[in-house]
Amino acid sequence: MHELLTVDEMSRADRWAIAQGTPGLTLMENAGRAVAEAVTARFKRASVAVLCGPGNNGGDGFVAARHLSEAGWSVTLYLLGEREKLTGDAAEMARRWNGAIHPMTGDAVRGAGLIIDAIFGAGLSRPVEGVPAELIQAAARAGTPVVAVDMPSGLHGDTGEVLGAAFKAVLTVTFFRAKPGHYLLGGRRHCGELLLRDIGIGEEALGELLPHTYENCPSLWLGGFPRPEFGDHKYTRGHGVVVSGGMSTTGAARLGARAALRAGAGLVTLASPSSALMVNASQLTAVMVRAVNTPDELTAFLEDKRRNAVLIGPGAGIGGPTREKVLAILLSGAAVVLDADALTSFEEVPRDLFVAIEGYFAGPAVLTPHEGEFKRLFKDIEGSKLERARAAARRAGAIVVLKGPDTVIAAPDGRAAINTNASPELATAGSGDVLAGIITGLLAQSMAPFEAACAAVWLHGEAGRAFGPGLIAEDLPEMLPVVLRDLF
Ligand SMILES: NC(=O)C1=CN([C@@H]2O[C@H](COP(=O)(O)OP(=O)(O)OC[C@H]3O[C@@H](n4cnc5c(N)ncnc54)[C@H](O)[C@@H]3O)[C@@H](O)[C@H]2O)[C@@H](O)CC1
Ligand SMILES: Nc1ncnc2c1ncn2[C@@H]1O[C@H](COP(=O)(O)OP(=O)(O)O)[C@@H](O)[C@H]1O
Ligand SMILES: [K+]
Repeated sequence: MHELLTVDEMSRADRWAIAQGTPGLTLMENAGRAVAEAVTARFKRASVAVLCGPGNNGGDGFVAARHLSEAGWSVTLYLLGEREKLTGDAAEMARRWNGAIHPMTGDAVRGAGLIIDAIFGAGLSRPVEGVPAELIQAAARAGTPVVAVDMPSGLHGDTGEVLGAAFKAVLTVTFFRAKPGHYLLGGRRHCGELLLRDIGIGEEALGELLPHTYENCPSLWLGGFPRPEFGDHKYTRGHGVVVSGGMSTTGAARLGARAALRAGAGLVTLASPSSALMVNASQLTAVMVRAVNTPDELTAFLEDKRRNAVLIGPGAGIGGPTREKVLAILLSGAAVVLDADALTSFEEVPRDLFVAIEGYFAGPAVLTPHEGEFKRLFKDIEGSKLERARAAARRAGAIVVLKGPDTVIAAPDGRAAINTNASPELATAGSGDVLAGIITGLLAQSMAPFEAACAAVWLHGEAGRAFGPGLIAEDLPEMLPVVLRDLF
């Protein structure tokens, strides 16, 4: 159930189901009934305003109104536009509604105890204005709970963008599969609880659509998740390397190193400038430290091919030396995670990085920018977060983890996952360093890079949730054992 469908893919799924013999009217009946059932299961009986739009989303509204009315609820139905203009299944569902159809005016929600928003769904095609926009404002002012059919009206299903204005729902009932817009930031803010309901579209539809966007769930990557086996020794579990910054900026690398070890790498070594060796050594136990100063020394250090995954960026410093170290790592053939300063160091010369990755780099690369770092590296890439991460992954020839409350993980082949389990407590200094470390630890164990990045983002989110309030970055690696135990 972790596939996400674009608006276009969803309408193809509808058409596919209809072509396979399930009438559109049945799909609509199932959709509207699912909404009514969700409402009666969750809310105390109240006077409901059902707001119906001119398309099939409105058709679902007519069905929900009928079922609620039959269940004894007091329902008042408002239609945007003229009844005569309704077509197809929506027109038929309007005929099956026995109650009055009121014209939708600005006071349609006054006095309502509950609002069912069936104005626009997948067919939203322009910014919401006029009466629907007034009703969105009125509902917010009055604090009336809103249940959205498929999508809160005003929210774009593909991007999570609010076009004009959008209802803030407490509950959104959507059908067959969720859409990216439900999970990207705007959607998360407007959908409330998201309920997924089967309306009679067969799973085989997915075989026709081949969707490549996912919600980041364990089912996406658990099959490839590394677990130690009888007979393993530390070297078979991989050797992660984390490049440390200078004396005053070593903490970030240590956080990453600790996380890589907790994620299961057999060994982790901090490659530290000599000047910071003492600081690092005095703070580390299971993580090892070696003096590595120049790009050449790093190249020599990585000649030992057991050192198979390298993280650089946290506390690395911005500029030429970091750039050269990145290029040295890429040349070594180890899997590489580029974070923070390693990304910013290429702000003026992003092509140098992409050419190196595309050109001579053989291993997998994962880039973990937050929005600021992303803009520095991919200045001209625009669009929704999903589109931007995808375009960047294609351009860089690397997995891109575009971080935030709605982290998107994208691969050059077009696959992308939206993460949904992160808690706001993760917004704390050093939390990104830990994430980069978890990815490194999984890559060291030879997990495939897209799956490793998805798994790491999910584990990071779970760790944040499991710890809860008061979280600081140091706590995150220490939560991994609990999270992993639950996962297995
Ligand atoms: N067979 C199907 O296609 C099914 C569709 N279903 C429902 O149908 C919905 C999609 O239906 P439609 O494709 O008819 O689209 P919608 O009903 O979401 O909206 C399209 C209508 O709204 C108008 N419109 C769009 N944006 C507007 C704006 N900003 N201001 C004013 N008018 C605007 C369009 O001109 C069009 O008349 C889904 O969200 C779902 O709720 C379900 O009934 C299940 C079956
Ligand atoms: N509001 C939020 N909700 C959930 N996760 C968040 C939020 N803000 C940030 N995060 C996550 O916290 C981490 C912060 O990383 P980053 O910005 O690199 O910080 P730092 O450099 O301090 O480690 C990322 O994984 C990001 O996805
Ligand atoms: K809606």
